[in-house]
Amino acid sequence: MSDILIQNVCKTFSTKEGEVQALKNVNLSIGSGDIFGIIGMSGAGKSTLVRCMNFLEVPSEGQVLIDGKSLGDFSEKELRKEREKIGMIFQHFNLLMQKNVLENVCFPLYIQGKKKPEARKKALELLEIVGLADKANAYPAQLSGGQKQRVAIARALASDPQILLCDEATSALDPQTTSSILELLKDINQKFQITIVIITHQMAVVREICTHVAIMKDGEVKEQGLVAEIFNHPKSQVAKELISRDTGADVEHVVTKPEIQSGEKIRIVFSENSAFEPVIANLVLIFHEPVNILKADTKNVGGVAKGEMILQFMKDSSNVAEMKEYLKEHGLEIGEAD
Ligand SMILES: Nc1ncnc2c1ncn2[C@@H]1O[C@H](COP(=O)(O)OP(=O)(O)OP(=O)(O)O)[C@@H](O)[C@H]1O
Repeated sequence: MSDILIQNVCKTFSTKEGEVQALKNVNLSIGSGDIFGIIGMSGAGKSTLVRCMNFLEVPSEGQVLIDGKSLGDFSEKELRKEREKIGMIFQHFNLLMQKNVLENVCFPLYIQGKKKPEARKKALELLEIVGLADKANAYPAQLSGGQKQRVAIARALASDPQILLCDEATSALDPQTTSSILELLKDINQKFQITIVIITHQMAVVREICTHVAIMKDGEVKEQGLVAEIFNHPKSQVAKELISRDTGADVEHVVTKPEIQSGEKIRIVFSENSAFEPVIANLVLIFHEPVNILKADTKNVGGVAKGEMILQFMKDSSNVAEMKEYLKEHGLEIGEAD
């Protein structure tokens, strides 16, 4: 397990058109064993920040500390050694297309000086973990996107990393495959106690898997904290925007109890202050629990919701009080339904 501390990190690129300030005084604290999401729109500085975490990009100012040691103090040789502790996976997998799956996973082990039999044994164990032992002799071109990412994950695990950096690792995948890769990352986090940093532009990914999140815009961290806290009480405009765009379509969520047996019914009234955001959809996404809409009579009047709805919660739900609270916090009046 390792922790990462980003202190006052700035990164400026010089281009023909002038200077680009990709990171502006970024401060982050990523705890050991966290699954930490970094989210923002294109150009927010996410990739630059994650590349600073293993010094593939050297910050123009500030420090990156892994387990309290500043990467800036390391020699090139020490840095190479330190990087073995930090695995990385990418959106487009970056596999060696001329090598089969087994050899792709063996590659970092050969670089470490492992002999072929030892490397192959370990690579096969890793392929077992990612559920691809039967594809050891296949070539990347013969695999689906999800399978390619599993190979990339096995390869990243080959050097027994303590940190795994994932740069848009599910952006090229469909919702169902995204969900299975996120499950695998969660398992890996728990099984190997690896700290995972996930760069994404999809709030659904953060919601599904991350414990903590930092929200970036224009090279700055606008908001950071516990995922549940930010989903329930977003403060920055960018957090509110990202949450309201989260329709749940990016990740297939498997609801364990799809059938709603009749539980408590409530009437909710969209009052003057209710913004017409998908409050009910977000409620279901956040609490991972279906609700029945028994009656809906609402209209969008210039961005303000008007009307009422009758909702029914699941029988024996333990979340009813919190769900009602969530609805009230979003400007809805709650009453009893007949
Ligand atoms: N090597 C570079 N040279 C010049 N400018 C760069 C370089 N790398 C990144 N930038 C600029 O820095 C800013 C942040 O880029 P970065 O790739 O970190 O953002 P991002 O949030 O990861 O975006 P995306 O989701 O599109 O990958 C952008 O304006 C980008 O053009």
